[in-house]
Amino acid sequence: MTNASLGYNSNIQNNLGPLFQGEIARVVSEHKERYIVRNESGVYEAEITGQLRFTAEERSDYPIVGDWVSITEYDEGKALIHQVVYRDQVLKRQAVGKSGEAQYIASNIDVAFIVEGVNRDFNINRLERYMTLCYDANIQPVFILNKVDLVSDLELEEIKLEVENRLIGVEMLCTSVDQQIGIEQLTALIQEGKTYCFLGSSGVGKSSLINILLKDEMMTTGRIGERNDRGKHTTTYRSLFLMPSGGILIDNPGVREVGMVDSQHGLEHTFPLIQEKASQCRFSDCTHEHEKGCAVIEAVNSGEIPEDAYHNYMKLQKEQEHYESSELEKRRKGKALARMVKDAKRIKNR
Ligand SMILES: Nc1nc2c(ncn2[C@@H]2O[C@H](COP(=O)(O)OP(=O)(O)OP(=O)(O)O)[C@@H](O)[C@H]2O)c(=O)[nH]1
Ligand SMILES: [Zn+2]
Repeated sequence: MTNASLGYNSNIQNNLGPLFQGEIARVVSEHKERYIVRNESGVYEAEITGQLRFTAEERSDYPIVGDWVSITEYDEGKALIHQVVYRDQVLKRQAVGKSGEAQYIASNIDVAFIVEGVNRDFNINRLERYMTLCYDANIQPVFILNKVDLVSDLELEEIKLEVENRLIGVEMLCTSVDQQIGIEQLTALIQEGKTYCFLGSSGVGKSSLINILLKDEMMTTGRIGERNDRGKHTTTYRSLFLMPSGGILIDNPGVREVGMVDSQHGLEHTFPLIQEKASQCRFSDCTHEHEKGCAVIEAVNSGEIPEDAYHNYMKLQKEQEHYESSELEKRRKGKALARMVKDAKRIKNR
């Protein structure tokens, strides 16, 4: 195994700079500040140094799955993480039940496979939601419609048409783990040295797909699972796996809710037509809800923009704005608190 097969490339090397010495490794799994990191020399159980913990101010200062970190081995198979040395774009979402707080899903990802099960609960709004988060992190989305063995050909055609009509320009694959449909096509998409993540609700088949791609090699050892209260095996840890033929896969815990973060850029990419129309509205601060001369509403009325897409856009947009304002509020409070602590210290030291 080489670092290149873990995704290391000249871009990362340039980023480290010529003066960088020491060992680096990639974070392959994380659970409650316990990490597994991996490089060409091996796999290590790792923890962060006291220094890193001391200087870390927020969640984003800690390593996340996909990061490149600098390490030292202090014992057989044990390492200390000194710092995050390379993190490009991060895939994040709003933490469930905590407005204004982003949860970091993974970093340094090239392509996201957004998985939906076609049997029940198929939801195009959710695809758009994931798509927005991906575009926001400069990650290329690919849709996987899984469990096609559970619907008729006609039903599948209808779903495909619905997706194609609304979500333009995204590659789409139909798969069945049970009947081995589409697996070759999926394998063919995966390139050596590139990092892929699997997104989608619990139970859509992400782990099953990863398993089959890895040819059932690693999931049982590499994956640390837990039984939930219904006794069903679900993924609770984020972990990174290597394909036998190259390519790096990141599994993700099933997520019921994927809240928007500061995703304006992603929204613009996911809804290009709405974006285009919005620039033609009479008022530059148009809310596209009721204004006269709103080009978006006009396009919805004429059928140019699908009504469902419009409603979903408005919903995601509002969520995004809410996130931004609550994040701002949090920062303000955080700053005020820091100032108070400083002042208190100053008074004490007089
Ligand atoms: N019929 C059918 N069942 C499938 C297919 N793919 C997965 N399943 C089943 O769906 C269930 C859930 O699959 P998982 O792979 O655990 O789903 P997941 O998305 O990883 O779920 P979480 O780990 O909770 O996020 C399992 O019982 C699988 O056997 C498929 O293509 N067809
Ligand atoms: Zn408007």
